[in-house]
Amino acid sequence: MNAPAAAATPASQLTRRQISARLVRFGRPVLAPLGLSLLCRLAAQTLGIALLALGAWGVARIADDPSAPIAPLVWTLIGLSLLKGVLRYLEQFAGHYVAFKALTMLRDDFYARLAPQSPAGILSRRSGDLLSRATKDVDRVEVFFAHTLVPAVAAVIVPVGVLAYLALEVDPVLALTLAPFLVAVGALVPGWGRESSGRAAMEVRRARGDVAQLVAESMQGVREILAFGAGERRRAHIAAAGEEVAGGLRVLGAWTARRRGVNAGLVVAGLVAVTLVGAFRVADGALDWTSLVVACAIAAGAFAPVLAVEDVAPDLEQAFTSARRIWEVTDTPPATTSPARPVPLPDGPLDVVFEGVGFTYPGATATALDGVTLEVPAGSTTAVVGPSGSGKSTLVHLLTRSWDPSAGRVLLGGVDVRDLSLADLRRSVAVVGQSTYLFNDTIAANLRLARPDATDAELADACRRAALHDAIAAMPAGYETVVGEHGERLSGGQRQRVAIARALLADAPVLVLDEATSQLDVETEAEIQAAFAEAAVGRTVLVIAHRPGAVRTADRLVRLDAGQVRAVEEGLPVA
Ligand SMILES: Nc1ncnc2c1ncn2[C@@H]1O[C@H](COP(=O)(O)OP(=O)(O)OP(=O)(O)O)[C@@H](O)[C@H]1O
Repeated sequence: MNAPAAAATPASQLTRRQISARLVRFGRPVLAPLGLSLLCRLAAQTLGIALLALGAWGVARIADDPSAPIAPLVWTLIGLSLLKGVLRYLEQFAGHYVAFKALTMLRDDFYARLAPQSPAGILSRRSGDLLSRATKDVDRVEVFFAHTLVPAVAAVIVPVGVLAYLALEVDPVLALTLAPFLVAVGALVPGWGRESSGRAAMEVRRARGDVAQLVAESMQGVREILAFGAGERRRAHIAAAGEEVAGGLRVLGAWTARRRGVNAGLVVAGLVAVTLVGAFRVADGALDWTSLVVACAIAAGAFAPVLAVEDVAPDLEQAFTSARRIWEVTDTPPATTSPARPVPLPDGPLDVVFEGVGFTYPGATATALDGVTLEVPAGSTTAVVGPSGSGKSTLVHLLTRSWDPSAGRVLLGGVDVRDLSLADLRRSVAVVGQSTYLFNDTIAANLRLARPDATDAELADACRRAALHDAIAAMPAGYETVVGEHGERLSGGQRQRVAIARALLADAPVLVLDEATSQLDVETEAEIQAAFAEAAVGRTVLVIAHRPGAVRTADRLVRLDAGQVRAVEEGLPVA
């Protein structure tokens, strides 16, 4: 949902008018069906008022002259009612089309603008809250297009039309009598307590995000919660967040009740006022009584569209709040972007060079890397070892451009990684990390993440080289085995081997192994190391480990400490 002018203002500070304008700009593809929905609604509401007026006129006429023919009037009423039904159907149909289309557009846009922020952007956010924004908030913004814009516009046009008709065709005095009541019901009452409702709506959305976050975390951490008997405390946390949601909803509900009550009174008062003033006008001879009856029917009908404002106002408020919450996420610029004119990567093997690299994480005070220079010549293996927090993983983050260095350069094949297209860079560097995310899908689908067009034979070949094929072949469903959430149906070693097979399938010239075996038992580690040795052939490999002992073979060992290179040792294998 991009809009350069609006994006310059932080999402949280956008006014309702700016949000509406930005939403309408975003919703351009649905404006045509929205227009159709609006036309149908205007016609159906006008017909509804016409039906009331016609009915009232018919009653008045028969009261005047009981012998007047009634059949033509009845047939007209039936015909208009059917037409109104068809118009309502078309309005709803177009409205639902808009709803589904808007929902798809909003979700696509959310994901499209979130993905480039990853992983730096996404990992720094709370996943449950992010999920709440991607689902609940998107649903509420969809309401803006599907259920609020059309009624809000109709609520202005129909009453203006009714007042104009009354003034020009019936009696201007009656129009003037009715007007203040319509304005009060449609414009003043819905705005009553808007600030307080707005704050409560924001509070409800925030608290719902907290609940989603707490529930998501509680499910993911259920083992720890049970093991430490923290279930009660966790429940209390969730209940407290739920109470905040309820508190906000109570405020919203109280305002809705107040507004509805006042509006109900205003409608009755308006009708009484029109009837009384009309009665005086009839007594003065300025109006005949049939016209008064028709005017009262029209006045009664005119309240329906403006009363809808009260119904859509809270939805509109929530939609604005949700739009702000979505833009808070999607307006965040990605930490790194592709250059406008990317430099192509040279052909052949690629070396990796860190040249005087310095980096401090956003918001951190201590530097993670300080003047690091190290080299991984093409086709060789360099191991980087160092204690926890020494900056090893940061090297990987800078190589893959999760972030860019604050000083120095990272070169791939002699090209600054900032000058490469992100797609080229990510195609060229495959990373096997400490833990591997596996999707709740088949082994084959998880492997094809690296190469969607890989044949079954290529999958089997990669798995053979990662010492995984025999284990998969022994499973009843083989490569079609569904691995469960986070790959829970596979052992830790098998999961890592899937990661290695993926990296092999990706066939990237540069392979990074970031403490890829640190969580495995010694036996599995040995097997995985053998698979790495296989994977390393013909590639440039950067191995990250805590201890030199975790590295079996390397052409060079770099010792890192507190973000600085302390020693470089050539000519391993390491024992
Ligand atoms: N996202 C982050 N935001 C802020 N600081 C961070 C972030 N990630 C790492 N750091 C800090 O940067 C420094 C280097 O971290 P890094 O993860 O590179 O170390 P490491 O050597 O890989 O550690 P480990 O072996 O424990 O994985 C540490 O002081 C760490 O606290």
